[in-house]
Amino acid sequence: MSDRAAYLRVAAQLRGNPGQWAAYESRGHCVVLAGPGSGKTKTLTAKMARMLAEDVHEPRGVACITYNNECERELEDRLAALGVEPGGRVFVGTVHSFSLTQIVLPYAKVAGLGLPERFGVATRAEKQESLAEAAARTLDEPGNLQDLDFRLGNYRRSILNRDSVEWRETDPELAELVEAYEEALRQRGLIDFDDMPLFALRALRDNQWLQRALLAKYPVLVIDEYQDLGAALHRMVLGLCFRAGMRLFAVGDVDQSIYGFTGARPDLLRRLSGREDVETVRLRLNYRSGNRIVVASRVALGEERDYEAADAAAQGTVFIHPLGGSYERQAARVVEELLPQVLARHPRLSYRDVAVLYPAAWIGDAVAGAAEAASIPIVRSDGNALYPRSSRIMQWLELCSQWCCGGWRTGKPRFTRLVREGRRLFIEAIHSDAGLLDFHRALITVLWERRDANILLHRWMEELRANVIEPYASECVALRDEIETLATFAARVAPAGDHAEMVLGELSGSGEQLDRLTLSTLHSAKGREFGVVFMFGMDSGRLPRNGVGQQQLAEARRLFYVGFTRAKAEVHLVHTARRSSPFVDEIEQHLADER
Ligand SMILES: Nc1ncnc2c1ncn2[C@@H]1O[C@H](COP(=O)(O)OP(=O)(O)OP(=O)(O)O)[C@@H](O)[C@H]1O
Repeated sequence: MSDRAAYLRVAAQLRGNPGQWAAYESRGHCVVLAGPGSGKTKTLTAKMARMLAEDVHEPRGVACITYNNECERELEDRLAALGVEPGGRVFVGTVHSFSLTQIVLPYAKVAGLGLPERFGVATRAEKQESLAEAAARTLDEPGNLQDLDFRLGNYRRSILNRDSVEWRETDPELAELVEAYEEALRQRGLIDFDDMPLFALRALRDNQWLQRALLAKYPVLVIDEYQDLGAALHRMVLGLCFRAGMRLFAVGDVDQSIYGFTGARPDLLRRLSGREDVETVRLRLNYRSGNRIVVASRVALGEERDYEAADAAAQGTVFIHPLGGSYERQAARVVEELLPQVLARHPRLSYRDVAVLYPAAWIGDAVAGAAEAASIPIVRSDGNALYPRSSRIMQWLELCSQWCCGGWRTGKPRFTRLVREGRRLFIEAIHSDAGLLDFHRALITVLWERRDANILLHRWMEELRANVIEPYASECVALRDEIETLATFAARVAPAGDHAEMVLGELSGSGEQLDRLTLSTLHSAKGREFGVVFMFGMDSGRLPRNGVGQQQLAEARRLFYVGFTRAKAEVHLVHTARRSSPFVDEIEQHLADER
C-alpha cells in the first residue's frame, strides 16, 4: 500500500529535525503546530505512509481529512509520491465527503437519521428554491437571498446543539428560518453540504456502535489544516478519538486560519493541543522560503514568532511595485516586464514555478487577459475560472484528458489511476469487482478511440458523458452538484458556447501547456508553494476591505501572510500607486529599516 523505500527516504530527512522526528515517531495522539513551510504536510504524509505500512494492518486503514478539494488534491499528489493511493483502506477527502461517504450514506437508515431511502444532495438551484420558500414563510421582508444564505450557513455551522438555549435565543428569527429551510429541503428529498457533518455528528452521538464501526475501519484519523475545519469536525474528533479510541494525528497553524467566514475556529486547534493526552510538537524551521522572506513574513503577520529559514544561505528577496493605471494595465506590466525579468534572473525557473495571487476572482480577470494577450499559458484557480479546479469530476476529467493526450504512452497518468479515481467518484454505482470491470471496459472503449490532443473538447466530452458519466452518475446522490458543474462547463465548450473551439489538449494542459503560470486567489493558494509569487492588487480597500471589523481585519492580515509565505525565492507586492495596502506599507517600512 505504501512504498517503504519512498517514505523511509523522507524519514531520513525528517530525522535531522527533532520536532519532525518526534511527530514521525509519536505513538499516541499527536498534534503538530507550526508555521508556513515548516514541513507539516511532509511530516503528515510520511507518517501516514508509515502507519499504513507498519501500524495499521489490512483490511483496516487510515482516514485523512482536509479542508477542501484543492487541499485534497495536493495531499493526494504528495501521498502518491510515497506510494499511498486513496481508495480501499485509505480515505482522503473533506469533512463533508467523510461525513457523507463514510457515515451518512452507509448508515443513514440503521442510525435512524430519518432520511428517505433515496435522498439526494441539493444542487445550487434547489438550495435557492428551498431558501426562497422558507424565507417567504418565516420572514416579513426576506431581503437578499445571498445574504440570508450566508447568515444561515454561519448559524448552522456555529451552533451545533439544536436543543440548546443558544440555538433558540441567539437569533430566534434565523433559527426559525433554518428550520423552515431544512424542512423545505427534506420535502424535496434533499440534504445540503452543511447537513452532511451535522447528520454525521447526530448519527455518531446517538449510536455508540457506529463509533466502534468506524474505529474498526479506521483506527487512525489524520487531519490536515485543522485550523480551518470548524466546530462539527472538532466534535467528531472529540468523540471518535478521545472517547471511542481512534488515534489522532493532526497538523495546523492558527496563523493561517483564513476561512472564518465559513465557520473556521482556530481556537479549537489551540484547545486540542492543550489537552494532556495529546503530544504537541512545534516546528520552527521554514524549509520553503529564503531568510529575508521568513523575517518579512513575521512583519506581515504582525506577531512575534521564532521561525527562521532552514537554509541560512538562501536569502530570498521581497520587491514592491507601485504601478499606475487600471488593473488591466498593471497586469500587462507584470506579465510583459516583471515576469521576463524574473525568468532571466532565475534561468532554472519556468512558468510553472511562478504564481500570481490576488484577493478576488474579478481581479484575476485582468491578469488572465494580460497573460492571454502575451500568449502565456495559465492555469487558473478561482471562481471565474472556466471551471472550478476544485470540482472532483473536473479533476477526473483532466486526468482522463491527460491520458488521451499522451498519458496512454508515458504512463502519466496510468490508466489504472483513471479507473481507481473513477471508482471513488462513482462509488455509489460501482458495487463489485464485476461492476468495476464493466466501468473499466466502458472507460477504455471511449478513451482509446479518442487519444487526440486536437480533437474538439465537446466531441470528446459528449461520448464520455453519454457512455460513462451519465449511466454511473445517475446512481450517485453525492454527485448531483458535480454534475451541475459539468453541465455548465459542457455548455461553454459546446458549439454554441463561448469556448466552442477548445480542444482536448487545452483541458489536459499536456506537453508545453503543462508549463503554465498559476493564477489563483490568495485563499486557493493555501498549502501550495512556488519559486516566485506575485501578490497582485495589494491595495488599500482590497486587502483589507474598507470598513471591516477587528476580526475580519485580523483574517485579512492572515490571508496576506498566507500569500506571502507561498514563495521560495521572491515575493513581489504589486499595488496601485499611492493606494498601497497598509500591510504593504509595513513591509516597506521593514525593508527600509533593514537597509
Ligand atoms: N526535513 C526537511 N528537509 C528538507 N525539506 C523539507 C523538510 N521538511 C519540509 N521540507 C520541504 O519544505 C517545503 C514545505 O513543506 P510543507 O509543504 O510540508 O510545509 P507546511 O508546513 O505544510 O507548509 P504550509 O503550512 O505553508 O502549507 C516542502 O518543499 C518540503 O519538501
